[in-house]
Amino acid sequence: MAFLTHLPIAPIHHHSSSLFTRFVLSSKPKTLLILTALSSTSTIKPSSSLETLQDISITEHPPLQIAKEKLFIPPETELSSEKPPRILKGSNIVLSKYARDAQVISAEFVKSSVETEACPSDGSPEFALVGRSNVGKSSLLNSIVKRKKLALTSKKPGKTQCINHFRINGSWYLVDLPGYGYASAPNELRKDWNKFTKDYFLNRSTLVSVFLLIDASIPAKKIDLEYASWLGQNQVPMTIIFTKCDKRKKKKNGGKHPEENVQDFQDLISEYFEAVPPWIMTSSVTNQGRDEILLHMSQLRNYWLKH
Ligand SMILES: Nc1nc2c(ncn2[C@@H]2O[C@H](COP(=O)(O)OP(=O)(O)OP(=O)(O)O)[C@@H](O)[C@H]2O)c(=O)[nH]1
Ligand SMILES: [Mg+2]
Repeated sequence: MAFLTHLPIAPIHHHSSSLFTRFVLSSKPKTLLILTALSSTSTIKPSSSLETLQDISITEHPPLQIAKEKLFIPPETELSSEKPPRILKGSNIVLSKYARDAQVISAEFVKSSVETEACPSDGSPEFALVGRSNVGKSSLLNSIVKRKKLALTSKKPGKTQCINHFRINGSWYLVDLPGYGYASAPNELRKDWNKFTKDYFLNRSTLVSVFLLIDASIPAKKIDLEYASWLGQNQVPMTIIFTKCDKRKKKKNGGKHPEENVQDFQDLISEYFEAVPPWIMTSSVTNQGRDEILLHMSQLRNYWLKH
């Protein structure tokens, strides 16, 4: 945990939505229980709760086998002993009865704010995209809303000091935050970034979940582990979005496939969390994970609205 020592320690904040993902530092022993019931051919049939989304495969080829303890089970969701759980493809997320209204019908830029107090105050739930510069935040946002240039990709990394709100379907927000870890940003700027975004994470009461983007085409970076741990320590609900999963070529510097990097990252952070955070593998090139993110957001949002 030595790498955490230089991070500012903020007071523990209790999010209204922290029921969802109460991450506490822990060193729980791990046991392996593989869900063998998942077959490589099973798919989720379209149902009222999935609306118009087409069949969503719940397994991978080869089947993605996830230990039961490593699944993200939304509240009010019971795992049945007879039926295998419905798991979103390329993720550890179990579908709940709250998964609905997952289509994007409209998306518009609303405003850029320089502090939490200046953010929209209509009380709509929101999801914030955060991650290292170049991890693919803007590309993912554009992929989610199916618009090529809604999120600005031209802004200089490390320079933006803004919280950018995009209104989806007139009822919830996607929030683009400045990237962290920009190597050539001056120290002062990096400190500001910490103050600025961390205040937002801790004090934004309508923040349903932070979406922490991690580049799955490269090995885990120290700064990403630091942020995952910081969010966990402060009980900020977090979803891990692995990006660039289409990049399959092993790099000559000991590179690994996205699946291996995804596994490594989880192993690295697992000791810091009592409950496993939800994660999804994505690509803005192939749109892998797009529908799954939207379903995950919808079930978090609909649960949040009810409580
Ligand atoms: N292969 C591949 N490339 C991607 C993917 N997502 C983003 N990229 C590329 O990665 C680069 C950075 O993407 P951006 O979306 O601008 O990243 P960002 O996180 O918004 O970066 P900053 O704005 O600098 O913080 C671009 O060249 C993208 O084309 C992906 O899923 N697969
Ligand atoms: Mg960007």
